[in-house]
Amino acid sequence: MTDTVDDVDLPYDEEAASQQEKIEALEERLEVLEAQNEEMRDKLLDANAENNKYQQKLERLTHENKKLKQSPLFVATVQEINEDGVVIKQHGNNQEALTEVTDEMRDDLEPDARVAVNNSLSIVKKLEKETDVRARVMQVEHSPDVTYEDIGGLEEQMNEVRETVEMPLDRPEMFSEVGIDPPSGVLLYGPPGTGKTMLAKAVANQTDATFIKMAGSELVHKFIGEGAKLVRDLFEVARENEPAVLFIDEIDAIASKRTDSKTSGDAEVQRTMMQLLSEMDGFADRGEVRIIAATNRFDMLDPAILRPGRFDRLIEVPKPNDEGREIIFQIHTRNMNVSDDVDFAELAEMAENASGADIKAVCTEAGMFAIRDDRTEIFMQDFVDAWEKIQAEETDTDAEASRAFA
Ligand SMILES: Nc1ncnc2c1ncn2[C@@H]1O[C@H](COP(=O)(O)OP(=O)(O)OP(=O)(O)O)[C@@H](O)[C@H]1O
Repeated sequence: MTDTVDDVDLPYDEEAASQQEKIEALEERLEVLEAQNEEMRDKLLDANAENNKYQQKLERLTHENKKLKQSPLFVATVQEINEDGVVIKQHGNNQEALTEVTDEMRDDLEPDARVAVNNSLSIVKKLEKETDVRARVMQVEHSPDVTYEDIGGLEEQMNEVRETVEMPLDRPEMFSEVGIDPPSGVLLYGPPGTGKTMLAKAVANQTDATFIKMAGSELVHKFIGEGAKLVRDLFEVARENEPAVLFIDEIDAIASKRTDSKTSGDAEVQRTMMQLLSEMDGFADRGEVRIIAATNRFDMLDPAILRPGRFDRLIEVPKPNDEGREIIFQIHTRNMNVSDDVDFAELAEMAENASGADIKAVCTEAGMFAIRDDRTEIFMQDFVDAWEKIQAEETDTDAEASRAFA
């Protein structure tokens, strides 16, 4: 706190000092204070100059940091940390390099750590452990709990999936005796929420196979060199868990039509796709691993993945028709306390254009209406209200999306 004039102790004895002595004492004090003031001003100027220097440095580092983060990064593994720096080995080309790091970064690194490096091979950041990445990208379920009875309105699709995926797993000898190769990959395509994942899970359940799911979008937009390696890992995990159903969701993220641009992001997507194709091609003796892929964007797919021996069984999974919607309503209300006044055929008619996922949401919301009303029985009106609410929410979301793209 700054001293106020009242706090200042006077440099003379108020009672004893003469007027002259008081003036002299005050002049002396003034001189000292002026000298101190001068000194402080110098220090302040120095501090300001120093501050400016730090501000500039901060700006430079922030800029540098931003630049480092923006340019595409490569993945490498730390081999050795020594006095000269850190020896890293790049993924993909296996080239070794010695790179310098800051003291803070050095403390954080250990041999075998995965790091992201920039074009000049400077370490930009330390990455998660490989096992963590695998866990995030791959979902492994040893016994998925979806059965064919849980899927409504996809009779034809179900039969086709069973024939192409289940038969080769259950009765491989049939194919060898007849002398034909079982179909390799199955591609399910159709709008979101129509039961593609469910079909893959149900077939894994039926054949006691491990269900391994990976989303194409998780593989790209990450770090250069990672996508292809993860695809390799994925097939390895599948082989280790035979019999297995390998489900690649959103395959369009790694297998869309080639674009002309040559950005490193595109190159990375290409590399990931090439790895997928080579895994599939080199998988002639696929053993007990079946591959199912899914997409909402069939029109975007690169024809290369549809060639014979790859995803050569194409199964469309459309939105359910009237009858399908009625069955799906019945499936999702199986365990609900539904009143006799609920008319499923009428519900199916009402929910025109709904996907299976929409119907599931309507059933849950109808249950919520009953709970809010302190009831345990769900009436027809609850379903009607739920459908209206969900439609209104969808309209809101659509409006928001179009605003975002406007
Ligand atoms: N045909 C269906 N029968 C019963 N329930 C369904 C059906 N389709 C979707 N559902 C419900 O919607 C949920 C989501 O479906 P699922 O994940 O299989 O859709 P998807 O087609 O794989 O969607 P996405 O393309 O968005 O990945 C399911 O868990 C289920 O509750």
